[in-house]
Amino acid sequence: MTQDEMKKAAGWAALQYVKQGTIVGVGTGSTVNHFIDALATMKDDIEGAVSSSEASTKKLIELGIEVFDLNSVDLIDVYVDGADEINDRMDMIKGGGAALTREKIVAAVAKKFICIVDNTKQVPILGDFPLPVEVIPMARSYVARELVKLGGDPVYRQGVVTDNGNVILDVYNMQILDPKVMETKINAIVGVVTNGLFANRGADVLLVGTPDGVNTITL
Ligand SMILES: O=C[C@H](O)[C@H](O)[C@H](O)COP(=O)(O)O
Repeated sequence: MTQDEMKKAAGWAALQYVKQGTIVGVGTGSTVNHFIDALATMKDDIEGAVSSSEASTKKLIELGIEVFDLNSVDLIDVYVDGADEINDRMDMIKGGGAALTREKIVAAVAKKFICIVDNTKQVPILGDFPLPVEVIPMARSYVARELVKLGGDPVYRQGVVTDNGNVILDVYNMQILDPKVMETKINAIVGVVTNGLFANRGADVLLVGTPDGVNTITL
């Protein structure tokens, strides 16, 4: 089974968490794209979606799913998104596709976070995947120096501008032993919009695509 087939299995498995008549929070990335394909089969049964990126918005609209502005929505029942890494406490690194800030905002509004991954994303300790940090452009060098003080090696993601008009620093060589503390520390650096650690609000349900089917994990 290919990695993409495992992503697809996890994406389609998330459909069972979508309730009729609700507004669904939709993440970003190659795994979520499979979920959006699945969601399109229920498009007449849901009210619509709130999206975490321009890319997901485009795909949702193309498939006939109405996309609402988050400011016009009080409640999101489930938020479905992928991850770059996830540990057994359901803490994640996200933002490989630069969508981390909007993802974190939509996730904050949702009652339940359903994380969909293939089995290569499960790790014992977060940090092999470079941690994305979204930064206000004029603060880039200052934030990079502060990230070095925290033990990381930040690298400017050349040529990438986020949907919010900011830049990304990818922080290498971090062994993140306490994801909640590190998330809070990095977010406290002036000029940081947010970082890709999703630990203070982690996943509630993890669906892992494997060669033997989809495993469901809850804490
Ligand atoms: O910014 C991107 C998101 O955080 C994605 O959820 C993450 O990068 C995983 O993407 P994929 O499903 O393509 O591996």
